[in-house]
Amino acid sequence: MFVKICGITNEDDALFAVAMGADAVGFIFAPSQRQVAPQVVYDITRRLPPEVLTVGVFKDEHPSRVVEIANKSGVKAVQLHGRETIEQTREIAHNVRYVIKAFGADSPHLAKADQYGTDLVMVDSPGGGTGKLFDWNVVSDVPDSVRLILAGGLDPDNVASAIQAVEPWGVDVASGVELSPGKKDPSKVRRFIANARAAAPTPYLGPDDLPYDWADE
Ligand SMILES: O=C(O)c1ccccc1N[C@@H]1O[C@H](COP(=O)(O)O)[C@@H](O)[C@H]1O
Repeated sequence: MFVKICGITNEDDALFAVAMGADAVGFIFAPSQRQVAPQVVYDITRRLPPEVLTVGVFKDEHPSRVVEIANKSGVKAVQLHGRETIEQTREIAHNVRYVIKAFGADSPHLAKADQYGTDLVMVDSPGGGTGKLFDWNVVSDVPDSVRLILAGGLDPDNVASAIQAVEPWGVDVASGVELSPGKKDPSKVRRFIANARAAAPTPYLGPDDLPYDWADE
């Protein structure tokens, strides 16, 4: 099970999540209560171990700007959380090592999520970062061939049942492990990661579990 802790705004929270075993940490560049500046993210990403996947989250940003901010902040992956088209997503994927295409649970495009040319696909509640659950049955529309990350209203108490019900490749959380928007609750972060790992039918193998080994770079 791949576990991403998202909405990180400060170094202490990033280092704690990684120490607790997070495989990825996410930084919100889209308009949000958790929005963080590229320079702040750069100062955090350069202190993290190479095996941690660092992810910048964007929403309907121009492709050239996504690439520019990804380079400036030092993130290894971008997460496209808006209505990016297949063409825009593919353009970004040509210029950034890893791309996660996120879809709202109400998206009419779930069944063609495999056509965006991305390494990973996320299904979240509409909007992103809302802390709201959605009907997990819609995930069955997503082609089986993609690596699926489940998000949307997950927390330490429901992540195990979510994993058992959906059997995703990974899980992602922002508000469910917070004290307040942008500030993580260490106890919730620790419990979320532990509960996700305990529930996982298959282990996440680390960077080898992705098409390329980002830790080699
Ligand atoms: O977290 C945000 O503020 C956010 C803003 C804009 C786009 C995406 C955002 N967050 C992503 O949504 C998931 C789920 O959030 P939550 O756990 O329901 O609060 C989060 O992990 C981010 O990937």
